[in-house]
Amino acid sequence: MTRQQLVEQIHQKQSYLCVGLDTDLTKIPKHLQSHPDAIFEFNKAIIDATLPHCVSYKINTAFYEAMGLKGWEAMERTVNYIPDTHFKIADAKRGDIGNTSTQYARAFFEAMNFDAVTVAPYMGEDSVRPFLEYEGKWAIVLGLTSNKGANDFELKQLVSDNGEAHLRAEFLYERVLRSVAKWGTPDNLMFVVGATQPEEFLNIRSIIPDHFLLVPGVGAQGGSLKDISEKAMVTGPEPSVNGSVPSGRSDVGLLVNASRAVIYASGKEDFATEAKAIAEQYQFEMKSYLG
Ligand SMILES: O=c1ccn([C@@H]2O[C@H](COP(=O)(O)O)[C@@H](O)[C@H]2O)c(=O)[nH]1
Repeated sequence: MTRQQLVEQIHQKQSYLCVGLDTDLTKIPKHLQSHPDAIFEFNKAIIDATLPHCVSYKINTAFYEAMGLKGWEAMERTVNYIPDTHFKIADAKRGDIGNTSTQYARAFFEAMNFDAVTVAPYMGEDSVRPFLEYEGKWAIVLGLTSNKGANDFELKQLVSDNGEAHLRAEFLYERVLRSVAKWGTPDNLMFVVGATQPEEFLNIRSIIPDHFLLVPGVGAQGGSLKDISEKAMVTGPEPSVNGSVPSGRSDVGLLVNASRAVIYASGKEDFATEAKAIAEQYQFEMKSYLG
């Protein structure tokens, strides 16, 4: 899916919600657990219910890989079930030496029909580049993650490099954003930014004004949809003033993910109806930020 197509979908749906399919057999409703194809049946019901309220689905591959071949099959069936109107993300956090990354890219973009893969940037340019070589496909590189461990490396300050003048020593995550942004374009590269890091949103937008951000961390992790929307939405040609977003059409530049808050909204037979209700609430709030 191209950036233009994604932006169109966001404006059409008045939503930048990404529903996370972190499907865990032990957490799905009891009446489905004994079904021979439980994971796919659950996902199918969630997708059918939430389609009008979101523009994207994120499959965290860990939940499927943990189940072996059966899980891998459920993932493949799920991604094939999601219509092409919706942006399909493999949250796999891959990245390895170049020739290995090439195989990861083939797995998600050729063997399976994902639009994007999350990529860990730690191994550098050759580990990311293979994901950028497909027309209409995206690498979503970890920038500033939502977890506590972001403090261990991402929010550590680097000793200043000669030649690069910054007001203070850069955080490691800032260096990642500045460097990785040069390897691709806002048409094939996004960054993961946790909704739990609100004090960094304005700074992140000043470093990467145009790139889409995939924002996990609302819902179960407590991040604020309002904060990320007001501080990090791409406002198009009009500049934002004091971090507020002018109304009118823009590129938006945000995909906000909620997984557990949506898919486990109810643990009973009404799970799909309840998931729909939560997705609709997010969409309703997003409409207000889109103006
Ligand atoms: O920084 C990150 C990067 C990825 N994730 C993933 O997003 C979802 C969040 O799930 P919730 O249930 O909405 O908390 C999950 O797949 C994580 O692995 C993240 O949370 N933070």
